[in-house]
Amino acid sequence: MMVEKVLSTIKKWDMVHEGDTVIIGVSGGMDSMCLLHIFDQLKDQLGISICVVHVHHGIRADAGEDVTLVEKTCEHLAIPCHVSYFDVKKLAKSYKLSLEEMGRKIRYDVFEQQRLRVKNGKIAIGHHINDQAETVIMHLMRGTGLKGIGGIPPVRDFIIRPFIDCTREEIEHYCHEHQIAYRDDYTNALNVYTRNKIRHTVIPYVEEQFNKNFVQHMVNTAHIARSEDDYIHGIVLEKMEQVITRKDNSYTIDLDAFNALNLVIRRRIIRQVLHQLGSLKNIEYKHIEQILQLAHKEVSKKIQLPKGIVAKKAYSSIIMSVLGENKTKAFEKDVHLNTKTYIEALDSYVEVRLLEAQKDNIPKNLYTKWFDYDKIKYNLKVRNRRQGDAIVIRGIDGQKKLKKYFIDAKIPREERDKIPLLVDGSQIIWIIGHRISEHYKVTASTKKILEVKYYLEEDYQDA
Ligand SMILES: Nc1ncnc2c1ncn2[C@@H]1O[C@H](COP(=O)(O)OP(=O)(O)OP(=O)(O)O)[C@@H](O)[C@H]1O
Repeated sequence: MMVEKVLSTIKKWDMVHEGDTVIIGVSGGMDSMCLLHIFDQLKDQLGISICVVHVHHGIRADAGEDVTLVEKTCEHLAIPCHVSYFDVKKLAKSYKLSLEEMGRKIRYDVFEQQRLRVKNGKIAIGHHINDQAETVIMHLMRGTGLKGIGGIPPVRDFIIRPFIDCTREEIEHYCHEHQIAYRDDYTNALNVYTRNKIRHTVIPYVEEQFNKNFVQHMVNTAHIARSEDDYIHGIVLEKMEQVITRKDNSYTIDLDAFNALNLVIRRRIIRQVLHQLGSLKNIEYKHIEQILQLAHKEVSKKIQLPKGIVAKKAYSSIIMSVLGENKTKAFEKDVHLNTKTYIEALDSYVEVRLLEAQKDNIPKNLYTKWFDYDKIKYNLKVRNRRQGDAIVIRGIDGQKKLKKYFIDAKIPREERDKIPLLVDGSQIIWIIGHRISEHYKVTASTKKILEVKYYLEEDYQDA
């Protein structure tokens, strides 16, 4: 029953294709050990290969036993197993994140790195119906829009959740019936974390007192909310093109066109601009309402928002930008091949891959570029500007001072520290989002291509 159900979820959401490599995130707990066994059952039928990734967070004293169980099981099933070790406590401190957030960020990074190493990689995670309901309730408690009510998506980019239609009881029953060994994470039973309190207190209470189908109702609501959210998001992107002019990091909203839009779309446009200006972290409902109100205020009225974001009323527009007060400190980060690196100073990611040389298809995208790999002599880094930086723009001798480039490109002074530079030693390879160096360009004699992608903070908050 359970295997058929998972197979039907995989088909319904088009989760995998023949020839894919599914990387299964296995913690050693019941859900992911069950997921591993089910994928082992289905792999031939689906024509896929599977491998396992386990992350040791260095938190629980008995975490070594999780590693042993996962490794032993993989050995028995003849499935490749990769274990990574981290000191999450230490990292959480330096990134100023909670242990949970840090652990999640690390896990998804490790999964992603493994995905880049395999052919047609997908990442399978053991979230199920009950996790979905808990996530929706958590979002509701925090105050959320449709996106939060949409909960955990069954598929996001390369991440798949084949148990999203199965309940915890079904998984438990399957494990019992097939004598699947798993580790009980004792922290799951503690009523200290929000999620555990919802699991052990809120849900049973509502089920007993109000509606025994509460969990399923939450899941159905999430499903509807997610599809409506996707639909509205498409409209928002289309309307943004019509009402907004963007110059560097400044967004000018034309009020005549903007005010003619429905309030739902206006609110969403503001949210999207805030997202693009930095991050939605610390942005609350009241901030969005204040910006909407600004449309009716006198010229020059300003609103100061978190992260140095400023919204200002002009004659027939609202200008949203990030002001100089929010100065970006000097940052520098090593970038490694086939890895996605998080640049905390900019809440963004740089992903670097090595490709075989191709003559065509050079990407025409501001944030994805190709370079001649053999021209790179030192360690790749991403950093912001330093005094004396220069870039080769025209011909091999045509060095241009970065400062001069910024002036010519009319990039405001306060924006300059926020522009990431990809460098090879002291040489600039790419002013990200702007020019690339002539010296590193792909040519007819290029043998290996370095593909570099840059993107803004991703939403790791699914679950
Ligand atoms: N340490 C880890 N290493 C690898 N994958 C993990 C790890 N922790 C969680 N995952 C993956 O993320 C999914 C969700 O994690 P979460 O922390 O919500 O669940 P969990 O209670 O640890 O689940 P499980 O019962 O599978 O252990 C897991 O089902 C698993 O696929």
